[in-house]
Amino acid sequence: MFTSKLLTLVIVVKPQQVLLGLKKRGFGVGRWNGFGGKLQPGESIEQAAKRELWEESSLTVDSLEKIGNIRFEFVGETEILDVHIFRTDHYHGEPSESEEMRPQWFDLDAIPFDRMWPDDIYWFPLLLQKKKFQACWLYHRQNSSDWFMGFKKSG
Ligand SMILES: Nc1nc(NC2CC2)cc(N2CCN(C3COC3)CC2)n1
Repeated sequence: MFTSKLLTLVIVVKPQQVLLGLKKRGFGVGRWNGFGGKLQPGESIEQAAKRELWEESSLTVDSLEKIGNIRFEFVGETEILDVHIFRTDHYHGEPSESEEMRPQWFDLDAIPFDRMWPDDIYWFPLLLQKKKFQACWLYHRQNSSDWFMGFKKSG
C-alpha cells in the first residue's frame, strides 16, 4: 500500500541564469535545488509553492507556471514523493539566505548538476525550454550517500 507525499519545487529563471539554493539541513542537505517543501492544511499546491519560495529565499512572485510533476518511488519504501514543479520568470525582491537554503544564481551553462539530485540533469533542460513534463523515478537507496537511479514506466 503506497502513500504519496505532495511536495512543491520552484525554479526561478532570468534571461541567462537560474536561481538555486544550497540545502543547509534536512532531506537533500548539501545539494543545490529549487525552493519548496510541504503543503500546510488548507493550502493549494501553488499557495504552498509561493510560501516556501518566500520562506526559503525571501522572493515573492505574482504567478507561477506549473511545468512538471515527478513521482519518486524508493525501492523497499511505501511513501512516494509527488513533486509539483513550477517555473517563474517574474519575481520581486532580492534572494537572501534562510535557515533552510543559501541562494545563488548560476549561469545556464554552469548548472551544478554534480551537486544536485541525479534526476535533475534529465528534466532541467525541459524546464529551461519551457516544455511541460511528467516523470516517474525509481531510486535504490544504497545507503544515505550514494543513490542509484532507475527509470520506471510512467503511470
Ligand atoms: N530536484 C529534486 N529531485 C528530487 N529527487 C528525489 C529525491 C530523489 C527530489 C526533489 N525534491 C523533493 C524534496 N524537496 C525538499 C524540499 O522539501 C523537501 C525538494 C524537491 N527535487
